Order: sequence, then C-alpha cells, then structure tokens
Amino acid sequence: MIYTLTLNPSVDYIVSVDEVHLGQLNRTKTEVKFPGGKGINVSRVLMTLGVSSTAKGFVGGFTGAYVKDSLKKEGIETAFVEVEEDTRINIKLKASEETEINGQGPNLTEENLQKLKDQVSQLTNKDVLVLAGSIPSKLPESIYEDLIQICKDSGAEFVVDAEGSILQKVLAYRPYLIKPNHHELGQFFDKKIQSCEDALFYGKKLVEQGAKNVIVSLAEKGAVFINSELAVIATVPKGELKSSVGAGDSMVAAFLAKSINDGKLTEAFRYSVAAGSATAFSIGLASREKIEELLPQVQLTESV
Ligand SMILES: Nc1ncnc2c1ncn2[C@@H]1O[C@H](COP(=O)(O)OP(=O)(O)OP(=O)(O)O)[C@@H](O)[C@H]1O
Ligand SMILES: O=P(O)(O)OC[C@@]1(O)O[C@H](CO)[C@@H](O)[C@@H]1O
Repeated sequence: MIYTLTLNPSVDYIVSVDEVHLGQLNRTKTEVKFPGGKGINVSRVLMTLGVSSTAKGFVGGFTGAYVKDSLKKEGIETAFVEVEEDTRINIKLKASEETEINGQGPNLTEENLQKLKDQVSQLTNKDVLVLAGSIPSKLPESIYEDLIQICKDSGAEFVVDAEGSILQKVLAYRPYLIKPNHHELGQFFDKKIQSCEDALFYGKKLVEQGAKNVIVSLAEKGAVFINSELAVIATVPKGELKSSVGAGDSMVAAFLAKSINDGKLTEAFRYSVAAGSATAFSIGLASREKIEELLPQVQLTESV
C-alpha cells in the first residue's frame, strides 16, 4: 500500500487576474479551489492513474474538513490526525507570472505528533511512504528523519519530495526516490544548475550518497533520471503553461504508479515527465487522457 504524508496540507485557492494592481482592489477573472499539499497531490494523481493510496498528515477546522471531504469524494482513503486549528489556505495568483503565498498552518501539539508517529509505526515492508512538502515551523526540523527511521525499522520503502536542506539529511537512509527541481539541486550543492547535463552530473552524486532513484526536473528545459545503472535525459512536451502547481508532485505519483507495477524504470520516467507537463498545461492536476496524449512528445536519451 502507498501512504502519502503531508505535514502541512492546504486549501489551494487558485485565482487569475489580467494584471495585479498593488495597493488597489483587484477582482478575479477566474477562481477555483482544490485540496492541496504535496503528498495530497500525489494521492490525487495516483487515483487518476488507478492506484489507491491513503493520505496522512494533520488537518483541522473547516478547511481541514474540506480537504478530507474532497479526497473522500474522489475515492481516496484518508487517515489524518485531527488538530485544533484550521488547515492553511495557500493563494496561487496567476497574472503575467505565477505568484504563490503559502500559509503557515495550524499549531501542532506533542500529542498530535505522537499520534502520527504511532500511525507510521504500523507500516510494514510491503508499504511505501511518500513524505512530501515543507515542515511546518511548529515541528522539530528532525521530523522527516524521525519518521524515516520508523519506516526503516519496519522495512517500508520511502520517497522524499522536499527542499535541498531536508534532502541532505535523508539521503543516508536510502530513499526509493527523490525528485528535486533544478533550484533545489542547486541549493543542495551550492551551485547553479543550468542544463540537463549539469543536473545529471550533480544527480549522480545524490545516487552515490544513497538515493536509489533520482529525478531532477528543470521545468520546460527537460528532466533527468539517474540510478546506479541508468542516466537518462528527457525532453518535455511543448504547450501552454496554465499553472505549474502540483507539476512536480504529478511526476512523483506517475513514477511510483508505473515503477511499482512493472519495475520498468525508464518507462516510468517517461510517464512521470508527461504527467508533470499534463499538470503544467492544466488548471488543477493532470488527467489520464492528457498524460497519455503528451507521452509521445517525451523523447528519452540514455547517457553514459
Ligand atoms: N513550462 C513548462 N512546459 C512544459 N512542461 C513543464 C513546464 N513547467 C513544468 N513542466 C513539467 O512539470 C515538471 C515539473 O516542473 P518543475 O521542474 O517546475 O518542478 P517543481 O518545481 O517541482 O514543480 P512544482 O511547480 O510542482 O513545485 C517538468 O519536468 C515538466 O514535465
Ligand atoms: O508549503 P509547501 O508544503 O512547501 O508547499 C505546499 C504547496 O505549494 O505545494 C503544492 C504543490 O506542489 C500545493 O498544492 C501546495 O499549496
């Protein structure tokens, strides 16, 4: 069973305006809301691809109820720890550029945290836990390592999609997959990553440091996949960028869905890139039809 963990879920409020007038009243041209947070997006795309998962994390208040109800309506199992304060609302403002304002999230208690750890300790060696998204400021910075240690003790595989500073701490535990974007990879090595070749060079170092599979995404510039046997560069499909929110999460979900079913990692990578672009070309997350339509546009080149 796949479990996704979102420590700080959200209601994503995606609005568009023709132009932002700072210091004035702006009225939206379009507005839509979705249950959000990186692990939750992974669960939603997995469901689109016919793979079930259980979404874990902390939810609270009316916004938390919205997140839970929305997932239930999509047929996604949830096992959230209920907290006192409201789940955050993240604003995604689309004008000539995309601007995001992410909330801080609710206060969490020792008891909330202990409940989550108890849940994670129930995983077995047949399970995969996807830890995705930022760590709320109210939680100890070691929380990912603490939860990963619990996974290791039970033999469960785990995936991490988080910023460079978190990745640094979890590599030694041998994650099944990590998916930094080129900024996060650059942050990790304190270097500017400008091309797929740069990403391959530094991605290989992440494999040497413990990651079993690494995908580095470079938005419209391409993506790379590396493990101990393969190094592959992918082109990304061309199309109109509508909202990149959840594009990276869609890549994680699609790679997991395909690699866990048949173990063909290169094809799983191709599917992952198509899923990232299918989300980037949509308001909301990718549909299966859109992913399959874009698949032939993803060209793979094996490198040495
Ligand atoms: N402008 C674009 N054109 C085509 N595909 C895109 C574009 N932007 C993003 N993508 C697709 O989305 C994938 C992930 O994009 P990106 O590298 O921005 O990751 P990310 O920063 O993790 O995404 P997120 O916006 O979810 O945080 C890319 O590999 C690509 O497939
Ligand atoms: O604040 P975090 O946890 O870093 O990111 C949260 C978030 O921006 O990531 C998702 C897209 O990847 C959105 O659904 C959500 O709003």
